[in-house]
Amino acid sequence: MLGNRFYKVIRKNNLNLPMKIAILSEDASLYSTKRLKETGEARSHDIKVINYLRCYINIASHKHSIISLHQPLENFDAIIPRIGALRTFYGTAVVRQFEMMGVFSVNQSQAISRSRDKLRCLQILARHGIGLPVTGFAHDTEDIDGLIETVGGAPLVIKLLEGTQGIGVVLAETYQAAKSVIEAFRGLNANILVQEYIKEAKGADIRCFVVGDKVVAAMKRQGAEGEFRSNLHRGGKAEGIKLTPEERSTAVRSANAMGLKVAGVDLLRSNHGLVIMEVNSSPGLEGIEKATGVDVADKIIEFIEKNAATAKTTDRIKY
Ligand SMILES: Nc1ncnc2c1ncn2[C@@H]1O[C@H](COP(=O)(O)OP(=O)(O)OP(=O)(O)O)[C@@H](O)[C@H]1O
Ligand SMILES: [Mg+2]
Ligand SMILES: [Mg+2]
Repeated sequence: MLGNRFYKVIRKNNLNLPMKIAILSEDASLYSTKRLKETGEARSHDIKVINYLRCYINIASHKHSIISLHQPLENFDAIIPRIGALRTFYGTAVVRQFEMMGVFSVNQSQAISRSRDKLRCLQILARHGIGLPVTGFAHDTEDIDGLIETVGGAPLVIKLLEGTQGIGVVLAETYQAAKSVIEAFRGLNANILVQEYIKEAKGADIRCFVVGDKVVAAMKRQGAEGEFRSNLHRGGKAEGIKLTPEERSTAVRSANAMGLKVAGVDLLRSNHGLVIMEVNSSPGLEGIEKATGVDVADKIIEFIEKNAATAKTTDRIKY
């Protein structure tokens, strides 16, 4: 068996060699996992689905390893992390361990952690001058009036920082409703975000699927009748959409700012221009492939083929 470093040197000169790729996923039967596996195999790679929650990590200065089902995971060229929203802590530790072993990860562990925290995500995007909805953050403020004022009063959107699939995202139509919801979240000791309501988006948002430096597919998601949240899990419907050049470049810039190579960038068309709502590090493939007909899994495998041998595993973003 060739050592990883030696193998990489050979690969640099011959990018068509089959690779050994691990998909880190809790469930091999998920649509995204299945599609990545079958596409990778169709391109002649050896694809293993590994349940990262079942792995254990051996940390030593000279020989780091990861053990799954009693076997050390060795000689992988690349990993595709598909870390569940509730598994960020352990999932990113496993990704980090692969990085320490010199394995190329489609998304770096630090970038995944960064994107999982909505506050950190919006702070990074703001720092890069990317358009955002006017947003306030709070934990236990006594000054609820001031917080509501910062986003221009009701109607406004209140979000739990750790929410996903639209759960924990509330539209408060009146000042009184906003105040009660903020007080309720405060009582639960939760971190919250208060955001201007982009009414003109009319319950729709746009998901841009970024791979490398390109948007490979984009869809418009429209919320169910009477629902302001467009999430497919909340009954939204999706269709392919043509982006403006500005939307394309902003989606790519947002993924870059987060340090993500594969990302689902969600944007809204507002009266004051386009605004980014969030950047997801394990975007699902089912909705986007079905709505657009684009083979997104193939784009991801192709990205690995082009980058696994030459990429550096060190993450240069320092915050
Ligand atoms: N400020 C806003 N103005 C208008 N609509 C909004 C706003 N914020 C969120 N929405 C709607 O609510 C949906 C859910 O919000 P958001 O994406 O922030 O939540 P989430 O729980 O993180 O979802 P995801 O599963 O995409 O991670 C959005 O897709 C959008 O349609
Ligand atoms: Mg989210
Ligand atoms: Mg979202």
